[in-house]
Amino acid sequence: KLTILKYPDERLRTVAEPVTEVDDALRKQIDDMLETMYESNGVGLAATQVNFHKRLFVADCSEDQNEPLVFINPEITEKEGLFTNEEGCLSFPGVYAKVERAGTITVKALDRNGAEFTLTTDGLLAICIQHELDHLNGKLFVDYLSPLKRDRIRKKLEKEARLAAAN
Ligand SMILES: O=C(O)C[C@@H](Cc1ccccc1)[C@H](O)SCc1ccccc1
Ligand SMILES: [Zn+2]
Repeated sequence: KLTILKYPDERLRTVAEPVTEVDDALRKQIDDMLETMYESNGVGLAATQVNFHKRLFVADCSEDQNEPLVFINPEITEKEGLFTNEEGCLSFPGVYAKVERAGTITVKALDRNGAEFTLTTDGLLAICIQHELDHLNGKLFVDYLSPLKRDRIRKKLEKEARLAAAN
């Protein structure tokens, strides 16, 4: 449905603007993002990744992939503990790297109807929320790696993009 920007696309470095109006147009964007996330077998997707530079992301970490969550103008208000997890990213196909993040977080956001809610969570959803919020600030999970590792990943993805273009 929507095209996901792939690293090293510079647009992934854009800092998203706050959402000012939760209207039907935004809800259409949200539904398109959910469809794209499910289609890509992701458990999260940030608006930045689909070149829509507003502060919103979607997530679904449930077993049956039937519990869609929407976070508009999200803010992490509390962080606790540390948790290292092997992360992937839909903007880095086939790339996985260990990233240390907070184990438990409290996030405040607006839902798809513009109502404010607060959620305290841990596990994969806590990791996903931190990963997606980074996207809205133009931060990518490879930024937590050494410059050497990051450069290797960039070269690998650029080579794959060249090969794909040639075929
Ligand atoms: O590219 C994205 O932002 C979506 C990521 C979100 C994510 C990354 C790391 C850990 C949790 C969530 C994709 O969902 S990557 C695919 C994936 C699928 C299942 C579990 C972990 C990662
Ligand atoms: Zn990502």
